[in-house]
Amino acid sequence: MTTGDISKKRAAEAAIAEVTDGMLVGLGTGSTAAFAISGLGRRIADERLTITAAGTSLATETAARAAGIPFLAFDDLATVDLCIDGADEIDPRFRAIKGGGGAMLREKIVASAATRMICIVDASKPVETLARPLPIEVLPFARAYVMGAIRALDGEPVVRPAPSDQGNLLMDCDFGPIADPAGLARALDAVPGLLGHGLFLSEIDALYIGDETGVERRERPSKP
Ligand SMILES: O=C[C@H](O)[C@H](O)[C@H](O)COP(=O)(O)O
Repeated sequence: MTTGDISKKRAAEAAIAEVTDGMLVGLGTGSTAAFAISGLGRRIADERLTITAAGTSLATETAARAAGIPFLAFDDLATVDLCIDGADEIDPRFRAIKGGGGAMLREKIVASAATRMICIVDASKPVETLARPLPIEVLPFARAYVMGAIRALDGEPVVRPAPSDQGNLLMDCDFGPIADPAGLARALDAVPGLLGHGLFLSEIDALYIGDETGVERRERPSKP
């Protein structure tokens, strides 16, 4: 296992300690969330932990079922107790960019439905200013229109070769350092055909950062 994987696993293992009997857990997507899924599967087997889960991607559903986690379709659910998910970047105010794996549309729905959302990352993810290209999901019908809207916002969109789980287009939009994430999110939310983006500005309640030596846990400094 690489140092990065050890750090991700540490964060995930610390986060799943918050999961208790009877909880309905929203499972995130990506390599860090995968450690949470396998850890929860182990707790179900070892401790007879009784939970149910819903997922944020087809890959997560497959992994959860393989880990022996009782799994529900999210479309039948209005809330979940706890969501555990990774991030690509997160700033000191718990504003994050997600969607490196293209799952941010479902991830934001599940995170918004969660009573509590925990973000699990390795030490490479915390940043002072969000700056990596921002993933967006786009209705194929609106491809050229949305690309024009992104350029009008001083972003440069690049279309990914593979579609989202919903069959829509995924694009990574380079805006450089994002000085005003809330303003950018408002502008993106107003573009017809742009179905979702990876700016998570208010969803995350707690952050677990794993590194080579241990795990740091932070609670959200203040609600926006
Ligand atoms: O679409 C994917 C998700 O937003 C992931 O949670 C995010 O990309 C982080 O992934 P990883 O834990 O693999 O770095």
